[in-house]
Amino acid sequence: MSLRALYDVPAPAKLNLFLHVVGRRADGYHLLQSIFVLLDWCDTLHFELRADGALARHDLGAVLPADDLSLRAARALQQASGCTLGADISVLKNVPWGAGLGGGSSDAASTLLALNRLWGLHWPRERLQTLALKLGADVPFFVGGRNAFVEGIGERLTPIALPRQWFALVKPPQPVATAAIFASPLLRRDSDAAIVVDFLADTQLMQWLSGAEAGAAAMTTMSWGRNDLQAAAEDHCPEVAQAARWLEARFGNSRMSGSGSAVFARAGAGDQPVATWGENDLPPRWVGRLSRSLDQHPLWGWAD
Ligand SMILES: C[C@@](CO)(OP(=O)(O)O)[C@H](O)COP(=O)(O)OP(=O)(O)OC[C@H]1O[C@@H](n2ccc(N)nc2=O)[C@H](O)[C@@H]1O
Ligand SMILES: Nc1ncnc2c1ncn2[C@@H]1O[C@H](COP(=O)(O)OP(=O)(O)O)[C@@H](O)[C@H]1O
Repeated sequence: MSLRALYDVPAPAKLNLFLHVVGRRADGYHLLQSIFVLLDWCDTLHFELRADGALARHDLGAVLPADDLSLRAARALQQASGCTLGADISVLKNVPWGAGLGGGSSDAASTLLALNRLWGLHWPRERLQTLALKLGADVPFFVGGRNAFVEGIGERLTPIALPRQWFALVKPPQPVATAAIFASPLLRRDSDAAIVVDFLADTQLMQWLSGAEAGAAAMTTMSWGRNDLQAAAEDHCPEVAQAARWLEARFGNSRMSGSGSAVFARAGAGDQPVATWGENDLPPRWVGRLSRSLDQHPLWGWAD
């Protein structure tokens, strides 16, 4: 029996443990090196089959842009596959946007994975990833479904095994537009000045990732690498620096994710985070969350 609907499809957020700008392509896109980690903080999507070929989105909470990334992903897959089926897509948005947490990109990836199944297309993962890159630089990572060392603009993925870890995340109210940060005069674009990682050969990085650098303390420091977009984002949005100071005071470390404005701290690898905050501690309208990393995407296996 063919599928009629898929409910409660998760779209997890990500964060960038570090993000180095290591060069620039001829078309102006910046070449990056980063470690992307999946989080247990997710949007939820529902998909219902439509025989008339139409694609429609329904917002179950926050109102999304009319032509949002889930709808664009659905249209791209429909066109590329020549499929005559359509879908009603409902989105319950939990992950803040303009945050550097990749929520919109993850919605797009989960839409590709869900419609591949609902429409019975059986595209392999690599084919979905090629289409995903046309939707956004972060989308292939979410389709890939594994924590990864990421290069290029987001298309070169080396899966890595990381210990499950806690992260404390705060998102000040002001969103940050990715394009504005990459266009900033404050952005370091000199690849000589950036740290270029020879990923597998860098024992210091491997130790830092595995928490072995200084025993348990390594999980609560941010001693390796940096986010090269952070200075530009702090200039554009002073609340980013305020969020970093807020986390430093509670967790002893902080770093911005992606192009911001969310900032995170490592908060331990045990059953519980090493610290937390009280209900009234967050400044007004800030969103805060203690989140655990995932070993793999909840939809892992859907594209095999
Ligand atoms: C910075 C990162 C790191 O994970 O994430 P976010 O902050 O968005 O989560 C990504 O590289 C963002 O990827 P994504 O959000 O998909 O960006 P896109 O929509 O493809 O690009 C928006 C615009 O940013 C600029 N851009 C983007 C990526 C890149 N490597 N170089 C760029 O110069 C381009 O001007 C592009 O038109
Ligand atoms: N489904 C979606 N969820 C969130 N943002 C979306 C979506 N579709 C389009 N967008 C647009 O994409 C922008 C970036 O969203 P997102 O992928 O969450 O990126 P970031 O990681 O930079 O926060 C948003 O500011 C919003 O205007």
